[in-house]
Amino acid sequence: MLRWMTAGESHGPALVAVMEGMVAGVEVTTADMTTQLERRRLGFGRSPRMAFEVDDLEVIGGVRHGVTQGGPVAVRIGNTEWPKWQQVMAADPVDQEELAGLARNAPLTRPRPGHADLAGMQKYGFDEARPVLERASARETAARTVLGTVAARFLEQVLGVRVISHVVSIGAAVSEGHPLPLPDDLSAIDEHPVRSFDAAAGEAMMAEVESAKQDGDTLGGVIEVLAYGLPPGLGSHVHWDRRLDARLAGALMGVQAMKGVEIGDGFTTARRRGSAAHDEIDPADGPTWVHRRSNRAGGLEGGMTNGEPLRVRVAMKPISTVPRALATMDVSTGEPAVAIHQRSDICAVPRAGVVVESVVALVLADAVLEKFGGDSVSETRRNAQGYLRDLEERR
Ligand SMILES: Cc1cc2nc3c(=O)[nH]c(=O)nc-3n(C[C@H](O)[C@H](O)[C@H](O)COP(=O)(O)O)c2cc1C
Ligand SMILES: C=C(O[C@@H]1CC(C(=O)O)=C[C@@H](OP(=O)(O)O)[C@H]1O)C(=O)O
Repeated sequence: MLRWMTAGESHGPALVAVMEGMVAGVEVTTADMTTQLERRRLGFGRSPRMAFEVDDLEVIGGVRHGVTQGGPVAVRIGNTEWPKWQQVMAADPVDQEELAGLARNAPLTRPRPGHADLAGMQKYGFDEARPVLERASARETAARTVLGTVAARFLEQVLGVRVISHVVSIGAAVSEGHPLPLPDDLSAIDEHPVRSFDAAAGEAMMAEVESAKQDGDTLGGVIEVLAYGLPPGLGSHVHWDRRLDARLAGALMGVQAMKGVEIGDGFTTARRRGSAAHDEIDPADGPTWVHRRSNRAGGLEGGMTNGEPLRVRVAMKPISTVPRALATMDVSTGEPAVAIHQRSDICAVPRAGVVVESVVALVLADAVLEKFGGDSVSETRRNAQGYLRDLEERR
């Protein structure tokens, strides 16, 4: 079983992340991890913070000379913002008089609708939002992105699986379809400011972000994650918590601001007749295992992969720190007020794509380990190859 955990606050000294259960022999370097962190920082519509903060990555366990060792993989990502926040975020008590004089420490008593502020204050008994927003912040996704890099390298090295994502929509601008078959060169998606492979739709998405910015507003959108090269049979139909669709949906909804998950044609399929909803099986098709004439199911049936590319979409709500601030109450007075607003992302959909890719890679790596086991990449690969040979023979 693969387990992963993160800790740390947005303006604390660092984030830490630990992944337990990864086999030995995965080739992964800090450069691979840093590349993913850089992809996560890019993207149209981000907060000014992205321009000056650096992800200061250090691998502190589980990887030696660019290869995993079988022990927990542990990383630390230093927040380069920390020096400015040392007193506000110090672990030990600090001089209260000095603290009171810091503008940065002004109590955040006007919770933002849509953020974790108010519910977190009510739940934990805080009288301001700082302790809530520090941990709710999607700064944390940097940590999951690094762990997801290890998972993605594992999937690639064991089965040749590739996990990619692209932006389907931002606001009202929509790109239809998806890159099937997998394009050889993914740099077109990566280099696009909104990570769209559809140039015209990409332009319209950028215009949406510009327009929201002009209006003092924010935007959400939809991202699609695709995984190519998955064999049939990952996950299981036998119990609710072993269903791969349930595990993917849970992990994706665990990313800040994600409010909907759709597997394959999901909601569209609900409006179709059965004869036009399912993917017919074609005995003549496919080099390795039996394939389908379509992929409306998004590569999942009965909670298991069916050998077609995995296709899952996730809906991200608009950023809740709206510049044209929303109505709230000041919890220190009980009076109506406008919500706190400092700097913020206008739209984080493009970069959230990198986060959701990582989350999908983690869930898929867990499912691969569950099916094929092993303690090293070569052992897991050998087990997987035996299964694939068997599938081919049974055709
Ligand atoms: C990559 C990414 C960046 C985000 N940036 C911001 C931001 O700058 N400002 C903000 O208010 N929310 C931002 N969010 C969303 C909040 O973290 C999220 O809405 C909040 O934690 C409440 O959780 P919920 O939306 O899941 O209910 C971001 C989310 C992601 C995934
Ligand atoms: C720091 C990151 O994202 C942050 C996520 C976030 C939120 O509320 O989720 C709010 C913003 O933080 P701040 O208010 O300090 O500018 C984002 O910049 C990051 O992704 O590295």
